[in-house]
Amino acid sequence: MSSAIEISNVTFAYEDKTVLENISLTIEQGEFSAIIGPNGSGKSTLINIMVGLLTPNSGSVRIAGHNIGYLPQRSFAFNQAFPADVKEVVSMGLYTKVGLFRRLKKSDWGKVYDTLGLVDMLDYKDKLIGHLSGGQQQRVFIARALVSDPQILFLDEPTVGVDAKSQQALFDLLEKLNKERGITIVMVTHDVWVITDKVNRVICMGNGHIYPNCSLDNMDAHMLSELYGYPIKLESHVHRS
Ligand SMILES: Nc1ncnc2c1ncn2[C@@H]1O[C@H](COP(=O)(O)OP(=O)(O)OP(=O)(O)O)[C@@H](O)[C@H]1O
Repeated sequence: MSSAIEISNVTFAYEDKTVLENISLTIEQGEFSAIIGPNGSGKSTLINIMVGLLTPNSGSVRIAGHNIGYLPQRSFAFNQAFPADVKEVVSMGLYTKVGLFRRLKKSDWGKVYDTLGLVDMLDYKDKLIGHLSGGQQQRVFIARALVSDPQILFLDEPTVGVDAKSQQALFDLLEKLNKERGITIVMVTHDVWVITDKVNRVICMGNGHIYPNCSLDNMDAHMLSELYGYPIKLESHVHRS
């Protein structure tokens, strides 16, 4: 396996507030990893550094492959009256490739429809984006991030505002994209207990540290409480014979 992302000794501060200090992390191609940690621990900051939206104060970031997809946090929290339909929203993911003022070709629309099929939203292609549920909107935004065939997909809290059933379906979709298309996925999430059987790896952030291989099975209530910043009680399963 060769690495998709190599972060070496990265330090980042917002003005005088240091959020990441000397962080190193390697993610292999084909991995599906989840980044977890309490509010304010720097998860979004790290993703923004990985996608190149923020520049570290020191250290280096190397991304293999020239094509990445990014689903920012709360991307569904846009103006619900936004007058675009589903196929137009997905086609926006091609604008960096075709240029903002060029018309999409027939083959580009073919790609838009194929991608909508992949996320199971083709039947909704002519619907206004504001008329869809939170889970359906997230599928459309995932399609927008996927339409340019990225090798790596970054998602920041993709299930916020999505009901439990649709959450599970979204994680199933990501698992399919990872397993069947070989897309490397890096996802920030709070749904710790839902994702453990889906991802190859859990990366924990907290107290200014990064734990690149954080097995939840091995964590006790004390460690989880430290990570989340509030007391966590683990209930043991009662075994009845
Ligand atoms: N633009 C900014 N300017 C100044 N401080 C910021 C800025 N963005 C984030 N911060 C601060 O940096 C720290 C890390 O923020 P970040 O959003 O990366 O954390 P997070 O782990 O993603 O949190 P959450 O789980 O709440 O999304 C927080 O203390 C936050 O207040």
